[in-house]
Amino acid sequence: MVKVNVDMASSFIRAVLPRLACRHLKIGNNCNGRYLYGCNKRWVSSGSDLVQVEQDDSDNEIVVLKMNVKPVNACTAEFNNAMTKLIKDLDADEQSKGLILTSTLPNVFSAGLQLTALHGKSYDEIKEYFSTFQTMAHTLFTSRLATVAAINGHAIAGGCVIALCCEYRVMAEGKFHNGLNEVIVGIPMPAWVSAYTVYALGTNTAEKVILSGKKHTPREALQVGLVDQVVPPDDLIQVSKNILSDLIKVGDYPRRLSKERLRKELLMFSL
Ligand SMILES: CC/C=C\CCC/C=C/C(=O)SCCNC(=O)CCNC(=O)[C@H](O)C(C)(C)COP(=O)(O)OP(=O)(O)OC[C@H]1O[C@@H](n2cnc3c(N)ncnc32)[C@H](O)[C@@H]1OP(=O)(O)O
Repeated sequence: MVKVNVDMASSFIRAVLPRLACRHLKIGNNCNGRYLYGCNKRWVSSGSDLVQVEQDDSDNEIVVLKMNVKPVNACTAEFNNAMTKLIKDLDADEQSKGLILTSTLPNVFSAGLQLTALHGKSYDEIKEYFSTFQTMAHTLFTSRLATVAAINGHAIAGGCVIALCCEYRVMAEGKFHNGLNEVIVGIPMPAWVSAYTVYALGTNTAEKVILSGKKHTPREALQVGLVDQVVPPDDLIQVSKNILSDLIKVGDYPRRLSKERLRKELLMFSL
């Protein structure tokens, strides 16, 4: 593989990227296979390939993040930290306006917490692991960017939470499930997750969804408000892009401040 240092990559991408809409670039060995994309003055990188970054337009306004933790996008600590870093970097990049969150996997958006990370671990280790997930969710929930979850498969427990952190949720039709099954797997629902769910669904429906632990088909998820729209799988990304384009048409500053105010009450549940 050709060796490319970050400066060389920077010049190359700045020169070429505007003509390469909707492609991601994998940089050579000395960048550890990270996905980078240039935003004129800033670099946004997940620091790993657990999240793939695609720039979607020549203005660098829309970014598509693809969760890529095989086989089911279980949220490992490394993944949670990579996502947190990416969203913070995008938040700090004035050119970025919107974010679509989806998965590289054909049938799974995310299976939620990495259950295997909880076995045989000490209290402190589990606490530390949980906090990486909460920080990631909090960073996404409070991001200044407009956010759309393009749910292309199962979204279970923490996977459903990730989607709930976004402003708008589109789900593909299919034999997938979407739900908060924490009570079924034996995890009492944390107050902050309940608060995010109440924010998205309203108190009464949130209570039903959380206490039943039910996994919903896409149509059922639409009925209870876990998703805003259900579309054929082939339309998922384009529909998400159209929604995001509408969301970012609104003046950036009023939108940003209003989102912050709307979600501010929930900040009391932050770390
Ligand atoms: C204070 C607490 C802080 C935060 C809490 C926030 C609340 C969040 C809680 C949680 O997220 S708890 C996690 C609950 N998740 C689940 O119950 C999902 C379980 N998985 C499934 O239902 C299915 O795997 C699926 C996602 C529907 C996909 O089904 P599919 O048939 O495609 O795959 P398969 O089941 O064969 O699994 C493949 C492979 O992946 C392993 N796997 C699945 N889920 C997880 C997981 N969550 N963590 C780790 N590993 C997982 C599964 O065991 C298989 O492994 P194998 O190939 O080695 O057998």
